Amino acid sequence: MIGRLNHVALAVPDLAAASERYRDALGAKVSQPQALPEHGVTVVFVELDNTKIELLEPLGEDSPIAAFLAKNPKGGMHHVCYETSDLRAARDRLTATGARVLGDGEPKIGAHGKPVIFLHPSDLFGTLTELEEV
Ligand SMILES: CC[C@H](C(=O)O)C(=O)SCCNC(=O)CCNC(=O)[C@H](O)C(C)(C)COP(=O)(O)OP(=O)(O)OC[C@H]1O[C@@H](n2cnc3c(N)ncnc32)[C@H](O)[C@@H]1OP(=O)(O)O
Ligand SMILES: [Co+2]
Repeated sequence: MIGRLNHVALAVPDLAAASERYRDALGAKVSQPQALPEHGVTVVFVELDNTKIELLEPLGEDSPIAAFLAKNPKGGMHHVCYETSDLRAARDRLTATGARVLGDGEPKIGAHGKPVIFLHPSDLFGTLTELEEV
């Protein structure tokens, strides 16, 4: 049901500083910042050969990553994102096993212009999990 690892997301307190560190110290290819007000974050993607790192900074007053950063002020690993070919089928299979989809349960359009859902970390071994339809 799940396919490739699409990205690993890191919540960071300062997106410009994190982008600079990945670009200049780690020598990675780093995208321009993309504001996603409907998701309450600004994102930068670090392109790796086999996957991506998504750097996240809070945007707006109700950012879903605000509490996480308050608990982890230096930043930290926030979520993993797996690809799937049929998001609604994956969602239905997961909810049938008791996993909770965050929000209203319906897919939203994510940073890549594709539908995504998030699954509660308590239902997947303490790891917030995003599924993206590809
Ligand atoms: C979609 C655009 C882009 C993309 O890739 O395309 C993105 O990825 S945007 C990413 C930002 N969006 C989201 O994260 C949406 C889903 N997330 C949420 O709805 C919240 O972050 C939520 C509900 C997971 C946590 O919200 P909050 O921290 O405000 O709630 P609680 O403090 O009540 O936390 C409940 C419980 O979960 C633990 N927790 C919270 N965040 C994480 C995390 N990232 N990883 C692991 N565990 C997490 C938190 O510590 C609480 O645990 P407890 O034992 O109950 O204290
Ligand atoms: Co993500």
